[in-house]
Formats: sequence, structure tokens, C-alpha cells
Amino acid sequence: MQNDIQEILYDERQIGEKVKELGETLTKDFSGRNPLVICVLKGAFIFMADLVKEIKVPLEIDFMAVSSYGASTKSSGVVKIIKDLDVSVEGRDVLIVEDIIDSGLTLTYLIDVLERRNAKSVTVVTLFDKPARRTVDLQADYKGFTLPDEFVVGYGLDYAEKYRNLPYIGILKPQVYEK
Ligand SMILES: O=P(O)(O)OC[C@H]1O[C@H](OP(=O)(O)OP(=O)(O)O)[C@H](O)[C@@H]1O
Ligand code: HPA
Ligand SMILES: [Mg+2]
Repeated sequence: MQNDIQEILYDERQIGEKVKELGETLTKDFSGRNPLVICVLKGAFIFMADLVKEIKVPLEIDFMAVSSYGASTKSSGVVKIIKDLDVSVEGRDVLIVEDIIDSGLTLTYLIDVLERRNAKSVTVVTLFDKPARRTVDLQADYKGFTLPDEFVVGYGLDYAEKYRNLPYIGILKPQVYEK
């Protein structure tokens, strides 16, 4: 698995420090509120688990699974809801937890869905951002690291469902997908 990685961009320690920092900021900004924290599965599962431990306000969590990449390094352009939320977002301060914003299509779609369901507010935190790939005008409210225009894996992110369990984020060797 490690042999398929061209370069490690951020290691476990660097990610851990960033997650802590984001948690501290969110703790301040959400004080006095009771956010519904939504994990965008599958990619955000590790970030979500680490981040909520650092947000020291009462909160609730829920999960939504969406997919648009499948076994490709490019978005299909069609965002599918695989699993919907269990609870209503009506009147709630929602915090969406994403692993990466690439084209921006997934989040544009999700924000629209949650606003149409009458969330009181929708805030986005992403650990990784790849602004060079954006096809729609979208920015996260909070972000961890800005990445170069490369396909990355690890810390929850996959290629064809593999590499999610790597503890770091790294560039996948193009030979792996250019077959
Ligand atoms: O900004 P975008 O171009 O839409 O890309 C970002 C989205 O793509 C990935 O999900 P994917 O569809 O691969 O599903 P997964 O989380 O199950 O891997 C990633 O986890 C984000 O949710
Ligand atoms: N890696 C893994 N999944 C992704 C990426 C990426 O670079 N961009 C969007 N989904
Ligand atoms: Mg994926």
C-alpha cells in the first residue's frame, strides 16, 4: 500500500495538530449553540471522529453518504445520496464535515439540499482543499490544508475504496490509476 504513494504531503502529527486547531476555533465560534454535525461519508469518517473530540460544545452528530467519484480520479458530475440523515435539520445550526473539496460539486449539492430542508444555518469545515480543481464557486468556512492539483489518498480518502486507512495524506502514484 505504502509503495503506491509518491509523496507524503502531511503526516499523522501535522494532521493531528491541524484538527486540534480547527476544533478550538469551532469551539469558540459555536459556543452557546447546539450544532448538528454532519459527516459526509465515506471520506470524512476519520476527520469527523478526530474533530468532534476537539469541539467542546454540546452537539449532535449524524451521517450522510454521497458519492460521485466511484473508481475514478475525476468526479462523474452526478452526486448521489447513498444514505440520508436520520434526523431533521429544520431550524438547526448545521456543521458539515468534509474531507476534501475538489470540484466543489458534492458540497454545492449538499448545501442546497440542507438549505431547502430549512436548516437555520449551514457551515462547512473541510480538512483539505484543492482550489485548482474547482468547477463551481464554492469556499469552505473553515479549512485545514490547501493541496496541489494531484489525486491524494489516506486519512479517509480513497482510490477505488482503497488507502482510506493510511494515517497520512499522500499523492497517489499516477501509475496506479493510469493503467
Ligand atoms: O468537490 P468534489 O469534486 O465533489 O469532491 C469531493 C468529494 O469527493 C469525495 O467523495 P466520493 O464521491 O469519492 O465518495 P467517498 O467519500 O465515499 O469516497 C470526497 O470525500 C468528497 O466528498
Ligand atoms: N482523492 C480522493 N478522493 C477525492 C479526491 C482526491 O484527490 N478529490 C475528490 N475526491
Ligand atoms: Mg471517494
